[in-house]
Amino acid sequence: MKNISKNVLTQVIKPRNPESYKGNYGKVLIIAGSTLFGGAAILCSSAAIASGAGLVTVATTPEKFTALNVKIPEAMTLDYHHKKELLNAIHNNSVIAIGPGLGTSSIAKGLVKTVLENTTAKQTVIFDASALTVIAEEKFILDTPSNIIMTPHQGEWQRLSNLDIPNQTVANNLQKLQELNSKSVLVLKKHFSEIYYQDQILKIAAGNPGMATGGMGDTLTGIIAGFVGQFGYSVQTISAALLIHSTIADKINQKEYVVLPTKVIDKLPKYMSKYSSRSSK
Ligand SMILES: NC(=O)C1=CN([C@@H]2O[C@H](COP(=O)(O)OP(=O)(O)OC[C@H]3O[C@@H](n4cnc5c(N)ncnc54)[C@H](OP(=O)(O)O)[C@@H]3O)[C@@H](O)[C@H]2O)[C@@H](O)CC1
Ligand SMILES: Nc1ncnc2c1ncn2[C@@H]1O[C@H](COP(=O)(O)OP(=O)(O)O)[C@@H](O)[C@H]1O
Ligand SMILES: [Mg+2]
Repeated sequence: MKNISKNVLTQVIKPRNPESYKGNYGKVLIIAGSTLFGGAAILCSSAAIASGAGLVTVATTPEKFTALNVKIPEAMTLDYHHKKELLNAIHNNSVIAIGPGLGTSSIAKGLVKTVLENTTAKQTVIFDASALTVIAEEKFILDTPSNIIMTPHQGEWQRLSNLDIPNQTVANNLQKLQELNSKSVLVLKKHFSEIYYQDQILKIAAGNPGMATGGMGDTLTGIIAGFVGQFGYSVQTISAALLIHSTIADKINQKEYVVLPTKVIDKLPKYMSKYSSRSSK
């Protein structure tokens, strides 16, 4: 297993082309939130926007529209109960993140199924949180033509892989990933998270226990979505997303005992500017 080098940040985060516009930086659809978990949708979409996604749409339950619009006026909202509008949005976005705060209701199950059945090879889908629980519970097959990124914590990976945590070894994880979908990327979140992709296994040597607070993973999903939207789907892009999330969290943790996800999000534009100015252009 190789440690992800800090150089990946300057390799991935490039200065923007002056002639560009928002359409060049990724259209991201975030299918997230439910009555009990509105905050997850807010954190995930704020993180996608703060990490530079060109356009972000949040498909959620309408009771959360006001909170979302007040907290993140940059994001558009859409009612995920309206299948036709949702299908349109799935069609029109290059990156789709599904799961944060979605819950495991029959509506959530239908949403995961709709995404699995309607994405194409040109798109990237990030399955996180409740979407992973639904996939495990419903035994959904991951045979979509899109690029797939799965971001489970160890409890979610246990549900998906049937590996209890002591048995989540590199060899076992690789084998289970092959069985689930041999072309997808697995981000296994823990202290020093791991990335599995075909024969590549990477580890992030950053992050701290101050990050063990609700919403930190929802935030990472938004950053991965924003990064893939701008910098393209690759293990390098995903590594950079993980590294910036944990690097900012480590900086905050030098002075603050608990690392609030909202604080990580607030610092994203500044850190991206710092790394882009060091990039070779
Ligand atoms: N503000 C909001 O709106 C927030 C909304 N959120 C949303 O809540 C939904 C549920 O997500 P979830 O991750 O909180 O709970 P769940 O799916 O029950 O999994 C936990 C189970 O796995 C186990 N476990 C083992 N290892 C673990 C590990 N490393 N990290 C975590 N758990 C670990 C754990 O064991 P235990 O803690 O009981 O020992 C338990 O049995 C989801 O949609 C999410 O997005 C949250 O993001 C919070 C902020
Ligand atoms: N002790 C720790 N050391 C390093 N990183 C941690 C630690 N605890 C949590 N994290 C990170 O915080 C995030 C937690 O994700 P997750 O459990 O999905 O949170 P949530 O679903 O509440 O948003 C992951 O990126 C994980 O790697
Ligand atoms: Mg999570």
